[in-house]
Amino acid sequence: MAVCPVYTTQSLNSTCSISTPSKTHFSSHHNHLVFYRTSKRTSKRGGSSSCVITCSAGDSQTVVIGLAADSGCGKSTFMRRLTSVFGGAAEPPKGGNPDSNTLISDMTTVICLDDYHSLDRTGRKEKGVTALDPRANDFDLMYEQVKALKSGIAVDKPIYNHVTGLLDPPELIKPPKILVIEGLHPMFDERVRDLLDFSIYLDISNEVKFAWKIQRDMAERGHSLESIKASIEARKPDFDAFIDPQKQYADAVIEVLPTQLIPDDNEGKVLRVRLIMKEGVEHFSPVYLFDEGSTISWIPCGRKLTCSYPGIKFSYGPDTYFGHEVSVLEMDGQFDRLDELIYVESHLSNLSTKFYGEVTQQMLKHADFPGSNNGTGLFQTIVGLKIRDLYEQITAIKTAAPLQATKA
Ligand SMILES: Nc1ncnc2c1ncn2[C@@H]1O[C@H](COP(=O)(O)OP(=O)(O)OP(=O)(O)O)[C@@H](O)[C@H]1O
Ligand SMILES: O=C(CO)[C@H](O)[C@H](O)COP(=O)(O)O
Repeated sequence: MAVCPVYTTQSLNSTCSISTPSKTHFSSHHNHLVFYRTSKRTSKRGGSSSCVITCSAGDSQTVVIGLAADSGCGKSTFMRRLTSVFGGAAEPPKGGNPDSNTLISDMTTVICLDDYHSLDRTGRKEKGVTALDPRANDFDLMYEQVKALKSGIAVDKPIYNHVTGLLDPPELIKPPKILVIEGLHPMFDERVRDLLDFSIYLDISNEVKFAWKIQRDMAERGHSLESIKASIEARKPDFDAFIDPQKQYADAVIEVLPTQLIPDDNEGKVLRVRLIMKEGVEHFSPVYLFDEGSTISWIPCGRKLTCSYPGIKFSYGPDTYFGHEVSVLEMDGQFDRLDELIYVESHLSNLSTKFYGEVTQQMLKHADFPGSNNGTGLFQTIVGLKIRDLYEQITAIKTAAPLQATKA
C-alpha cells in the first residue's frame, strides 16, 4: 500500500480518515481539501502517493442534482430556468477564469462535467477518442470532488477551456446549498450516480437535435450544414454507447420528439414533449393531469385557450420505462398566448408551486428563452419547482434530525 501523505486536518471543519490506495490524494489547504491527480501532468505537485479519504463536515446540507444531455440539447437553458426558481441570477465565479464553465447563484452552483475531461482537445485527437468516451474523462476525480462537496468540503476543480481546448488551472468551488452537475456523464459512473439526490435526462430525438444544431451552429456560429451533419454522425456511436443509456437511471426524463399533429412534419418547429416521472422516488411525487393514475387525453383549445394550427394536445397516464413504473405527461403543439397558460396550469396537480399561477409566472418571466411556447419550457419549469420542493423536504428532515436527537 502506498504511504499516504499526512497533512494536518485541524484547520478543516470536518473529520477525515485516510484508507486504501486510489488515484487521488489530498492535503488540507486553508479550509478546503485539494485533490491531486496522480497523472504525469500533475504528479509533481504532490508526489505520487494515493489514498482514499472519507470526510464528513458535520451539518452540511448540499443537495446534489444531476442533469445529463448531449451537447446543444438545452442544458444551459434548463439551468437558467432552474436557478430562476430559486431566485437570483447565476454568474461565473467573480474574479476567476473568464472561461470558467461554472455558474453560481445564492442557492445553487452549477458545475459542468466537461471540466473532468482528462484529455484535452489535442490529447483526444491523438488518441482518436471523442469527449463522450469515458477514457477522455476522469471519473475518479469527479467522484471524489462531488462527494467532498456533498459533505460540505470545498474543492479545487479543474477547468476545461472550451475556447482553447486546454485544461486550465483549477478553480475553488465551495459547497453550495444545491449542487447541479450537468453534462455528458452525471449518471455514467455508479459512484457518482449514488451521490445524486435527483437526476434528469434531456432526451432530444435526432430530428430535433439536428434542427436545434442547425439553428445554433449555422446561424450563430457560422458552421456549414455539411460540417454539422458530420459532427453529429461522428459523435453518434459514442453517444449511443455512453450517453443515451444513462436515461434508464434518471428520476425524470424530458423527451423531445417531432409533433404528431402535423402528418409527416419535417420542419421540427412544433414539438411533442413528454415528461417521464419515476414513481417511488424519495421526496418526489409526479405531477398529474385531472386524476392521478388515470389515462387522460385533453385538447384544451377553445374558449379559454387560443390555439392556431395545429393546436395543442395533452396526454397523461401511467406507463413503464426501462422496467420502472412511471407517470407520463405529454404536450404536443405550442401556445399562442403565454398568459393563457394559467388555464392549463389550473388543471395540473402536484406542481409544488408556492402560489396559484407560479408556473405561468415563471414561464412569462422567461418568455424569450428557447422553448417557452411549448412543452420543453413548461416541463423544465415544472421540474425546477419539483427540485425546489425536494430540496426543501431534504433540508427540513436534516434540520429536524438534530433537534429530535437533543430531545431524546
Ligand atoms: N427548448 C428549446 N426549443 C428550441 N430550441 C432550443 C431549446 N433548447 C435549446 N434550443 C436550441 O439549442 C441551442 C443549445 O441550447 P443550450 O445552450 O441550452 O444547450 P446546451 O446543452 O447547454 O449546449 P452546450 O452543451 O453545447 O453548451 C440553443 O441555442 C437553441 O437554439
Ligand atoms: O460534448 C461536449 C460538451 O458537452 C464537447 O464536445 C466537449 O466538451 C469538447 O469540447 P470542445 O469541442 O470545446 O473541445
